[in-house]
Amino acid sequence: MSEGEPRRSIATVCLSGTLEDKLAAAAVAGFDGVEIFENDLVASANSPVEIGEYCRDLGLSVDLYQPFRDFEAVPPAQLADNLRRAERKFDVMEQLGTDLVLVCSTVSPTAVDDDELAAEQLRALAERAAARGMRVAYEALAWGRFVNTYEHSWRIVRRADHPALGVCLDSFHVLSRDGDPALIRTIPGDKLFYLQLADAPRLDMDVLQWSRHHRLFPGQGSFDLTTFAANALEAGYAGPLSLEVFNDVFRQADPRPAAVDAMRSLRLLEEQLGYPVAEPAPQLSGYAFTEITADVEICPSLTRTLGDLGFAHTGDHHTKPVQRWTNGTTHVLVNTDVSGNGGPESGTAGCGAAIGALAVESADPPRSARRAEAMRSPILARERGPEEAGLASVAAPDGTNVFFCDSGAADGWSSDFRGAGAQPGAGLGITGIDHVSLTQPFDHFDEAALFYRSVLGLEPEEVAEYAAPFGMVRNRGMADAGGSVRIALNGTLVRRGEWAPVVRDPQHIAFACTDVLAAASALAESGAPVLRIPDNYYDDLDARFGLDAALLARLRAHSVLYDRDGHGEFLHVFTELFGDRVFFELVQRIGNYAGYGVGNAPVRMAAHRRNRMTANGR
Ligand SMILES: O=C(O)c1ccc(O)c(O)c1
Ligand SMILES: [Mg+2]
Repeated sequence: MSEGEPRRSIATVCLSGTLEDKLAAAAVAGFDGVEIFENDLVASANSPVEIGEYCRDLGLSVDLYQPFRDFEAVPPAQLADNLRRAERKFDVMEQLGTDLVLVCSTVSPTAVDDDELAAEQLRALAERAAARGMRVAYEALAWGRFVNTYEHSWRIVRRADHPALGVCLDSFHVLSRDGDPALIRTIPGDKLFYLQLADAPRLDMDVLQWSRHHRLFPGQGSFDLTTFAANALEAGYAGPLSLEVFNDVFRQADPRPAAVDAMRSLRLLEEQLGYPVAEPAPQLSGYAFTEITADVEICPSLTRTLGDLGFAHTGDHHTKPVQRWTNGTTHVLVNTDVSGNGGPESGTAGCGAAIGALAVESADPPRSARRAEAMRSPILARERGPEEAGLASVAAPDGTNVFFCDSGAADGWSSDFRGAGAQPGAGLGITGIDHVSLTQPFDHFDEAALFYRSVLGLEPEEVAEYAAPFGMVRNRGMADAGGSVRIALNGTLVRRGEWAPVVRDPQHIAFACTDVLAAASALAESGAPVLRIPDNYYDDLDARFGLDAALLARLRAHSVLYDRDGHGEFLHVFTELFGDRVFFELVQRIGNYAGYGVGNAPVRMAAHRRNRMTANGR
């Protein structure tokens, strides 16, 4: 923690593994403190004293012990037992070295709907806590039996009127119920004992299930955490910003990168709250290049198709087996070094080809690199030859390298390539890269969205879901303010089985094209491997849109797909696959069409599957 920044904590329940795994991961990611979840401690073979010492050795404070359940508003006979339970937990807290316990609002069938009684009993608890130098934070669970809003928990805390009793605000419980966070400002800051932050996607489901399975780190979901946290800070909250995220994926994931993801989310939130955690993301002006890694067996068909798409081979890297292919000002690099230097999933991973790198044009590449570092995406060490441009790059969660190039210096990175003077290709009306579509490994979808958002400053668009041949798929587009860098993230909604490995986690580069129908016709003439789209699709298109018969006939003849939204129209055509996952698309946006034609994706996937089965005899 440096000056001017808040303390950052994380609940152990966010992470996978044993308590010791979780604490180590939280410390390495740079958290200042933790909330220890009782179940994690109970399952540990280390005593509370040892865990407390371990935390301090790691530089972590134990900010909260939680949860203490079903305490308040019970018949008097039960109070004595509840207080006895509490004293035992105070013993544990003393040994851990924490002074704050979280009490969540009761769900007990024996509790009664009586605020006066709840206040009186919480007051008795606070009195016991105070006698031991401890404090109690009362949290309204969204599914609490009688107390399920923070306003209600605050009314009870105010009524109890004890200095050792305050409220714990949890953004999930407030925002899942459409609570008004503005009223947080009416609570005195010294009564806000703890602030738990969790985001979530908008889901129409039981709130307890939603909370226990689908919470997300801030910036990954749909909640307005900035306003929520800003209200607490304005009210004078002085404790840590603490993440409490129950999520089935994160709970299965390696806790070390998950803790870094958590830290990145907190830093993005802090930036939105006005803390000076990172320099603003420089303006982007497009893709400088994309790089495909391809096995030598795949490379010839891939580059032949680039030729069909109007690209010419304009250079070879000085020191690496990398070819540069150019159409106008659009560049694709083809790298046949498949050993992979990016992340665990880089290289081609047995798929024949993969998108290994994206390079964006930044108004200030050094600032982009500093921002990435501040957002906990370290600049990758690279071997650099004497003549090579010093491009900085970072690894996206799936291992894709993201390079920062200078938008001013035309092709500064191009000096890495021999063959200056070679004429770029032309034709087919390709004007640039419209978007790059990356299917994310199941565990990395939300992390990837947060990465591109925090590091590049891309804004996420709406999530679309569709039924595809191999399972439900979600799609989330992300773009910079000017729409010059678009990334479409795709992933399955539940962990996918193994039965359909023929087409693996597809990735593609979509080139912007001024006339897709003309381009598709030219591709057919040159014998390019255009993906054939079946007649059923065009019959359905006709039913849905009532298209002009001549247009429909041309779409059908050239396997061009079509979509329309309130803003315009979209024409697109795909190539077959190169290897098991990479292909190209040409897209034409007419008017202000804002999507990616995701409605057509299932048809494309089935076509790729048929195509692969025929090609491989599988
Ligand atoms: O799901 C729960 O039981 C639970 C426990 C403790 C919390 O702080 C919380 O927000 C939820
Ligand atoms: Mg909570």
